[in-house]
Amino acid sequence: MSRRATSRDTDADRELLDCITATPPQSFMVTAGAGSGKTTSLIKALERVIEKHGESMLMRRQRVACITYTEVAANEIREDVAAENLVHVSTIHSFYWTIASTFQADIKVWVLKGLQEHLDGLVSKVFGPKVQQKTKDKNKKDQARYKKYLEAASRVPSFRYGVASDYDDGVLGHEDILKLCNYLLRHKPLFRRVVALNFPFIFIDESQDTFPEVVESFKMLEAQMRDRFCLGFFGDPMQKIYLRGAGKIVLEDGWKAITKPENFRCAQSILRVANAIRKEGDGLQQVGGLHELVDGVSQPVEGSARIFVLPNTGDRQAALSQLRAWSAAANEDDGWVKPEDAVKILVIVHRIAAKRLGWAGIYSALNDQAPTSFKQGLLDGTCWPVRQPGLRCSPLVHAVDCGDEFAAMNILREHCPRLQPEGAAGGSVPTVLKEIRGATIALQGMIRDPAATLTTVVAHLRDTQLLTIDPRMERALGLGAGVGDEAAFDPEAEADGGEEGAGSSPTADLSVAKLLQCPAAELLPYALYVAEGSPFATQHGVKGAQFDRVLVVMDEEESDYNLYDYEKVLSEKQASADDRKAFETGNDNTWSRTLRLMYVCCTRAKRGLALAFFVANPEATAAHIVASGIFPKGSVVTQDILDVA
Ligand SMILES: Nc1ncnc2c1ncn2[C@@H]1O[C@H](COP(=O)(O)OP(=O)(O)OP(=O)(O)O)[C@@H](O)[C@H]1O
Repeated sequence: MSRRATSRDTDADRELLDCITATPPQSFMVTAGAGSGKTTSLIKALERVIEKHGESMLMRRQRVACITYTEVAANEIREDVAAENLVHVSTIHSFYWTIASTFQADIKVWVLKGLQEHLDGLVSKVFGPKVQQKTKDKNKKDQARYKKYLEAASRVPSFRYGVASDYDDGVLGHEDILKLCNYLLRHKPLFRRVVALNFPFIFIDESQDTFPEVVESFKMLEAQMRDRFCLGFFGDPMQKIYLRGAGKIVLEDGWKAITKPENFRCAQSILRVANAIRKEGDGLQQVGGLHELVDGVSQPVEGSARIFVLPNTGDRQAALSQLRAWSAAANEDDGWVKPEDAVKILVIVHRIAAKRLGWAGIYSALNDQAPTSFKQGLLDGTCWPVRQPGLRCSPLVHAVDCGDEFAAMNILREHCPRLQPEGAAGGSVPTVLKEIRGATIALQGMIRDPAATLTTVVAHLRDTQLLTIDPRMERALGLGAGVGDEAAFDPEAEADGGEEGAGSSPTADLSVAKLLQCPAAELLPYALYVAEGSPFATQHGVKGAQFDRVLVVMDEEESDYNLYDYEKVLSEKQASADDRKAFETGNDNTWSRTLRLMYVCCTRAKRGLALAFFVANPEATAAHIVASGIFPKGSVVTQDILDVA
């Protein structure tokens, strides 16, 4: 039995058991706040499916699927549930490929249909008299490209799953896998049936950030196979931090709504802040809070939760050190001044982290005037320009730095085109290996060369075929600053752009062109930041995590007011009245996004929470915060109070 599965059963756990053991099983939606033990309940539910149905599932070669948001979360759940042969834990992309990969004939039809439709669109395009010749030339070039894709795809014997779509090579990228599988689930009753028979239970964690199309596809599966299938969502609309997330999931007839009113994570003072923030949102209030045994009796932990409203004119690092020293004294807790990892620092405004850690250029390229999907994907390394293997050369350099030949070879085996079966041509094995080694050593030097840019690195990777380059990046490289002219449609790129078509819009092209001008030396610190090897972490990297002490750094001066604006949440109510009204009618906006982000950040803390808010007018802001009711007066600390201590 796992550690989590042995914790005390809550009412929700008992309701879940009823859903799992009902005949037929009942689909459900668990909606509960932060720290309420949703992941714990999910793990218990997995164990109960195994307990109650394991034997028959084994005989039918069935498994229960658990879909998590990140690979990190998948690993955590795998560690907690010891039944690999019965539980399939993975991210949505990986699960989708698991269920679709054997439907090769359908995949080919889908790919060819999509390419043909796009080609038809290009061919039938009518240009007005004012359209420039270069636009018409581009259309012709695109037509040629899509004809080539079509020919190549029709010859591909079978399709594989890779980072970015490459139809010539039979590779389908992340976005294509999503679209393909959603298509199969929506349009192929036989496919739905096969999926349900192989996976009679599918549980989805972090459902609020699951794409709405995925939710709809699974709902169709459930509707068809209801007599022998159970779909379960675990989520919290208030913790939706991705713009493309589904948020609140509408229950279908016959589904069970399960809630968990408890919070097991946060000390009382932190829980009060969390509840006050949430009161502004959907109003859900949690009870309980962190308890610990004192002389054998369970006692609530009071902990600490404060906001420090500080001038944005001074040195931020000095201010943070002062704040930490002050907190250590006030809380009688040396943890606040211990080395960085005793305090989890969440930098809400990433430009500060980028400047401090040495990747300000990358930040600016993919943030300033960039499409929203780039801005978000930059922070956790998921948007295509930084996700493609070429820009992920840091692990290879790191392995070479450490003399870890084994790790370096593993990376190359996966991402070096010359080591792929289809790319093996071009010299004897010893010669190829020698050339790869030479290219790797050159990369190791280049990535630290102050004169080298990302263009230098990407060109090197392309010329030596050391690591796969996304075709979009190759196109950008080929055209340099004029990349905007080559805003060619790419099915994956367009989808990747999410709401704003970031793959191929002029703003996206400009961002990629700017990115290629960045110093190569920024790659290593950026990779470290995304991997959370640095004391800073993105709020996106802390989904589902918890820490004893959390320091949230917010800087009004450097906010991106279109996405987040802390003044709107931490100010007098009137400031956000219009946003509030708009939100109630279903429009997500700066205020609601900021409120949710603050909720996620604050509720990561177990015992100590400190928010550092750097503003132009600390006195007025402090007064607003008290008026907002989120922090009581005694928990709003200004510079004069810090200085007295
Ligand atoms: N039934 C329980 N009894 C005691 N402690 C519990 C129980 N369920 C969960 N916990 C504890 O509460 C904390 C939060 O649990 P968990 O991470 O499962 O919550 P969550 O709802 O998934 O959180 P979040 O939505 O914020 O990511 C963990 O420390 C966990 O061990």
